[in-house]
Amino acid sequence: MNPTDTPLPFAELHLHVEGTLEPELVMALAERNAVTLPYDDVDALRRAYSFTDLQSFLDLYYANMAVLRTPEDFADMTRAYLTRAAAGGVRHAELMVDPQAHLVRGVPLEVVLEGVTPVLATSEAEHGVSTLLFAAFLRDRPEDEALEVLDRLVAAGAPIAGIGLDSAEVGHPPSDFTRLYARARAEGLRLIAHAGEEGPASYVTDALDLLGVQRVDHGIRSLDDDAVVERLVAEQVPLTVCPLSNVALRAVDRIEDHPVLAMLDRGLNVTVNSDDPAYFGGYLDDNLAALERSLGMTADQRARLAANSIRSSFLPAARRDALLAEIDHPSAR
Ligand SMILES: Nc1ncnc2[nH]cnc12
Ligand SMILES: [Zn+2]
Repeated sequence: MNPTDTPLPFAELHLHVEGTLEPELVMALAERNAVTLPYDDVDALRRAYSFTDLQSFLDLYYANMAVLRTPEDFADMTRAYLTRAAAGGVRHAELMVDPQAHLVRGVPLEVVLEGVTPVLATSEAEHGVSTLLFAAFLRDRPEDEALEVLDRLVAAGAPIAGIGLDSAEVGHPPSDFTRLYARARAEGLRLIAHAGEEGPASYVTDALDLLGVQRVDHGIRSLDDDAVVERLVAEQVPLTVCPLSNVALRAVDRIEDHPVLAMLDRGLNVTVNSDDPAYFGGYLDDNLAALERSLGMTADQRARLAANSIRSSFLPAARRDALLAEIDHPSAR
């Protein structure tokens, strides 16, 4: 706790809004929309939340999206996340949405945006959480499709701050998406991408050099290559690390083995995030609690993580500085 004993402000920078779909909400939306799921009850669905790798999670994550049909469904999901995140100390959230995952099952872009954007627009007033929205593109689908969706988002005036790249990583390198990122850059959009979650350290370098990303989602496999680590330290590239996610998807064996605090102490610009909190056992505050309990995270490390999260956000300077001022710690200055 900082000396004033108020909770430190955190920004959540790696969050898939579809990954906030709690089992209870999945079942409620299935009933509301008359969608048949292969689970008798919430407990049966909850038992399916056990994964062996990224793909085993993605299979369930995409299957559960079948219950999202109307703007109200997307709004309910988004509001539930913001309510829970605010209770856990999140003051700013940069959320990803996966437009292609909805388009391929016949849900138009307008439905997604009509649901998500009004809830984000009122979030600061209602929850004290400012927000930015990113359209994340599925790297296991063709770049041409992503380009077409980006054009439609831009033409529709969708209120997106930037683009990301997610889904199955290995075998789908950043080099497959250079035209997409060039187009987004020309539109003045912010650029982020998942890299080095399951894929090699070279994907992190390629995301920086070929796509021009300003922030890397995950990036933990950078640790396999000292030269990459040295570069990330020198350039202070923000890495949005997700400890509970990495354990749930077996990128890291146990939370006690998670490298995030060692990365922080090595000078990397790391932040802590929940990724898909409904699926991986917790929200941002649960991730921090796990680091405290299992890795002995100190108050100093917590304050540095808070400051990194605010500084690595795409917040306008005035709010960024106001939030940093709440962190009474040398690293926040
Ligand atoms: N952790 C993750 N990695 C890649 N794609 C995702 N989509 C949702 N969560 C993801
Ligand atoms: Zn992610």
